[in-house]
Amino acid sequence: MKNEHGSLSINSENIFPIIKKWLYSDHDIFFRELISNGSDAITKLKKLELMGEANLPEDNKYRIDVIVNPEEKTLKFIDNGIGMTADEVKEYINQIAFSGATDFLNKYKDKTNEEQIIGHFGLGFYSAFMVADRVTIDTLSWQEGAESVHWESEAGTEFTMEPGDKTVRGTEITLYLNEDSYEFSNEYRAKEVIEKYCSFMPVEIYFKNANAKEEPEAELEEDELETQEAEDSNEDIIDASVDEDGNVTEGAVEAKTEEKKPKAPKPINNTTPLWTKHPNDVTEEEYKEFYRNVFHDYKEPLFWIHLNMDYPFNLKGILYFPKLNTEYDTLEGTIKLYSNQVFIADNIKEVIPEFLMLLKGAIDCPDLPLNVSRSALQNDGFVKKISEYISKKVADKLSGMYKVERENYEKFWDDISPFIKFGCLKDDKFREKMKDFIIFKNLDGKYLTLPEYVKAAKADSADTASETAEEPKKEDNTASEDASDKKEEQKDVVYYVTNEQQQSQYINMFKQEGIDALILTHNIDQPFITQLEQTEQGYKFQRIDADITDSFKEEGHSEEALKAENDKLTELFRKTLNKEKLEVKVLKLKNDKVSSMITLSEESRRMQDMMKMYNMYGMDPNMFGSSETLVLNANNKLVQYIFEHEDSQYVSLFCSQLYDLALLSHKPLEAEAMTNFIARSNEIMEILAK
Ligand SMILES: Nc1ncnc2c1ncn2[C@@H]1O[C@H](COP(=O)(O)OP(=O)(O)OP(=O)(O)O)[C@@H](O)[C@H]1O
Repeated sequence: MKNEHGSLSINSENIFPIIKKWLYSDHDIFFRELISNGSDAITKLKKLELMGEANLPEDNKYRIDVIVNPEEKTLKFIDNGIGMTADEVKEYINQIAFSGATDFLNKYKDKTNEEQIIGHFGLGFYSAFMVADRVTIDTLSWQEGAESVHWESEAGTEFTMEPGDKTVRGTEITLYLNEDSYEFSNEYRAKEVIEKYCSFMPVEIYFKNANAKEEPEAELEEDELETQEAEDSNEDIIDASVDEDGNVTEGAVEAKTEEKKPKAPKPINNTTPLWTKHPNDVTEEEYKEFYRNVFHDYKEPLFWIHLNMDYPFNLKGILYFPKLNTEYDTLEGTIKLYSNQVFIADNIKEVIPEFLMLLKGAIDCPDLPLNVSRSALQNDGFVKKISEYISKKVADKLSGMYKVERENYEKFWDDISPFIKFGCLKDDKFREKMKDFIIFKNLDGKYLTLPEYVKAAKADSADTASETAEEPKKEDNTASEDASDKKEEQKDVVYYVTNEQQQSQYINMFKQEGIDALILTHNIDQPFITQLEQTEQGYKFQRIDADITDSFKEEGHSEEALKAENDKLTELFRKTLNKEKLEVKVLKLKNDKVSSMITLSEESRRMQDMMKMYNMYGMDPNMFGSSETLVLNANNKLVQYIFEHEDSQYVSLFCSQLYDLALLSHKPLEAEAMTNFIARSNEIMEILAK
């Protein structure tokens, strides 16, 4: 070939600022581009070999080598793939690579947000110029009689081509890093980036630091390798030789160095990640090990789903359901997206349904059109299908588990339910599939579906009814008093608890009366039950402190008969507590140990919760409806005492204390109220001590 010099047909003045801006946040992507080019070159040669077109030596082993040279600030990417002839360099590098980049840039010129470009696929070889001032290619095609080519370019605008001196098949790309990018010649930095993008590439990648003290490398045979591994583990024991002070003894170190035999180099990546295997060929331990290695999570996953699909699109992956140890664990997972074992990015929400991001997993989908912008992905029917497929598979796995291994399903429920509920909130199709498999923990710690809960509640109330010869009411709350709202009355009331400690007084009363309630303590439960009420119209959820149901009241109880008490105590409490609008209701409760309680209608409480959630502090919650009611038990001695001794010097103490006690089992006291409550409690004890 003759020497050539030429200009690359791009206007670099326009392109560089744009490209640099885009790639600024992930400059390191050139590693992925150059290594995957090497991997592609090897795949192409493998195909030719399979077709019988290329005859390779028997001991041919495909590999990619990455060599950093921190002293010279260079990086080398060497593959023994298909290589390129001079004509191919002209066509693929001088024309295509660069014109490809120009097209790419033109297409996205107006997009200022780098987030809009997914993975930057399509930049390929050109990305080397993000970090290097000078790039050289030395390549020798696989074809017989091929001549090697040396190509180089300064800053990616002009190139020279001449005959090279490469004698082995493949391509060697050398990057002379620019000052801003010296970090990439650092061994640890380079390894970190390769591990990020290339941990599961299908070709073995060997990494070397050219400046490291030469360790004799020898290709060992398989059986020698085994011996080597056994020796490696012995080495660990030698490593552990320590003196009395806990220091590694020099002798031990020397002995180790002397005994050291040449090590077989090991690839930095795993070429057959678990998702590429058939689920039947993978053991439970392998799934767990993969999880630990990839997600660095010391907690074992609960279970997993292995996705394996060839038609109508190619998709493989493993989704793990992580264990949530504490309430404070953030519900944030990681779904790593790969294309042909090349890492693209974490959590691409256009491809993976949002609620699945709470899981941890890897998805490999070579068919994804990744070289388009994110907004285009969002509207891509194909991408939507992928997303639907994944979500369907997850629902199938969960419903299958409910049907076949309900015990396990219940065991995992506390961990998986936030995820499932989030899925129901976000994805209608998922909700449709899962709605019959949602379970709830009740006051006895048993798990029930809503129909199971309602059935049991009806059976209980029928029992009580036959005992007391009274008709069971469908809904014994204030809403049922509103005759106009017949529809509401038809609904099955589902009682629930949001805080077992705080609401323990109510829980005890419920238990005494044999009424069940569901435990819904997670943040997601409120929006979830709101959705349930809308989609499954037969239910009405009511927190157990929303009202005093008739079951708690004394038989033959009449509110009218307590009018005098009601009027007097209302006035007294309003005055003492300085709360003019306080609602007071005097009732005769069966349990005379209960003195006071707070009830707040379900609607008002939900409104208050919502205001808190949206930080609407300072607004008056009462503007949306009635406020809380202080319920006083006319059967309680203290309440009776107050009623009968309104002029007692202690009445004010009693009123305030009763009010705070009622409030405490309803919600946390605010700072000032808490301070007063403690001071008052001390005062009461002092009086008692006198
Ligand atoms: N290591 C290599 N060995 C052989 N050919 C190569 C090598 N690197 C690049 N090429 C050739 O140069 C072409 C352009 O490479 P470039 O990385 O710019 O784009 P691409 O790989 O085709 O696309 P993309 O990077 O978007 O997947 C490749 O298609 C390939 O033909």
